[in-house]
Amino acid sequence: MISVEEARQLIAATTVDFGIEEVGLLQCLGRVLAQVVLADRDYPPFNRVTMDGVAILSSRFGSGQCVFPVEGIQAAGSAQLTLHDANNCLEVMTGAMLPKGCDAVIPYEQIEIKDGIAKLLTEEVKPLQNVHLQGTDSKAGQKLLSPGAIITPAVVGLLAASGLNKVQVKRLPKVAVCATGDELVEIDETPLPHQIRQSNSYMLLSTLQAENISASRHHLTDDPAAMKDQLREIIASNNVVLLSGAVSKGKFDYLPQVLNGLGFETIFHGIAQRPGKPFLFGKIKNGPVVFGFPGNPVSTFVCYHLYFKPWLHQSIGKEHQPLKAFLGRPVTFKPNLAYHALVQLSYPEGRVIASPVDTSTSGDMVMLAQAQGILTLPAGRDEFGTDEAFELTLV
Ligand SMILES: Nc1nc2c(c(=O)[nH]1)N[C@H]1C(S)=C(S)[C@@H](COP(=O)(O)OP(=O)(O)OC[C@H]3O[C@@H](n4cnc5c(N)ncnc54)[C@H](O)[C@@H]3O)O[C@H]1N2
Ligand code: MOO
Ligand SMILES: [Mg+2]
Repeated sequence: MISVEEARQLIAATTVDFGIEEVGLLQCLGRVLAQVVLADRDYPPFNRVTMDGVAILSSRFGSGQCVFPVEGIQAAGSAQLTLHDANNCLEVMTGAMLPKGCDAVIPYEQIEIKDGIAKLLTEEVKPLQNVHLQGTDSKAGQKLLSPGAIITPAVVGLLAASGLNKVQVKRLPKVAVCATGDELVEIDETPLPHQIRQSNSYMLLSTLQAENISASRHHLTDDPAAMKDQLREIIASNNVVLLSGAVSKGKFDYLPQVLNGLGFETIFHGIAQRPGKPFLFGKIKNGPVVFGFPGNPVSTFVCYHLYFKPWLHQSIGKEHQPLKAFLGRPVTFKPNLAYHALVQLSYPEGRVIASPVDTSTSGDMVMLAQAQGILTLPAGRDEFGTDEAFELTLV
């Protein structure tokens, strides 16, 4: 058995670059940008009025004039008007081009308009007030976004403003999710007393969905020959195989043996941790990376978050932000294993507090559904107090 740290290093050493693909603007949320985005024009592209009101030449106000006949209206979306007489003003709307001949905008709240004449009620008018000057935010040709940027909704907005309806992003792997075991039935079946529904596959498919990956779903039976045939096909058409179950010491835990007959190179089998001790990790020669999660639902879930997710993020260039949290109550854990505690989170006075939820075993799906995070308490200690921060993984 290896330590959590060793497992992480070995997994990080197997990351794969899946290349680049082009997707539609509304398909790119959460993806990693793989291109440079340049400003196709200045931002803002013209001197933009920022308040509804009137535009004047500010020096006129400075020389004592405070009434300005209204020459016309400059609306947003209309071509730029010109103020013909510098003693006059133009009404202007937020988002309009500042008219030629004007350099300041006074909001409606600071004027009175009567019989076509605007009277300024303000003490001061500064040149360029309430004007968002052309090119302030970016000049045409300047870099707006670099490869590696995570596409958030605000980034989608910027891409749209730049006229991009297709975007180059890092390609995601093709993933197969495989449940194993003769006790598993489909979720729309009524299980016999000795059967259970295969919930792990759906848990994995949905957490992959959050990564924009729509994986294929498979059920491998506890028959080594049939399992081998099924896996051969799955291996041939995927970049990653996520398996749950059949990696422990049971008489029907055929997975390691079957994989070995398919060109599997074991990188490790077993981590000094709870849950997830029998985790099997390796790679098919010239084929996919294989994560063999232990079948208990909590083990599958924890190993996905602690090992697969960082591997995926490293492969596609998503930066990992390490988080820490304080225990909500002291924990005693005697085995010499790292303990990944399921926790609920609270934030009193800005402190992140992780309170362990009590699971009966790593088969406890009911409490698993209450978890908001995983707090990793390191191996080599028995007692964990509330005054020390530990590594937190959000789920
Ligand atoms: N003699 C030993 N026995 C066990 C050890 C050990 O070290 N020595 N380790 C235990 C630990 S820890 C775990 S975790 C499990 C892992 O077992 P497997 O990976 O072989 O998984 P299975 O035996 O196939 O199933 C375990 C458990 O999980 C349920 N399961 C499996 N797949 C699904 C699914 N898709 N959806 C819902 N539930 C699933 C399965 O029915 C079993 O109850 O081994 C311990 N034993
Ligand atoms: O680690 Mo097993 O994963 O304890 O149930
Ligand atoms: Mg087993």
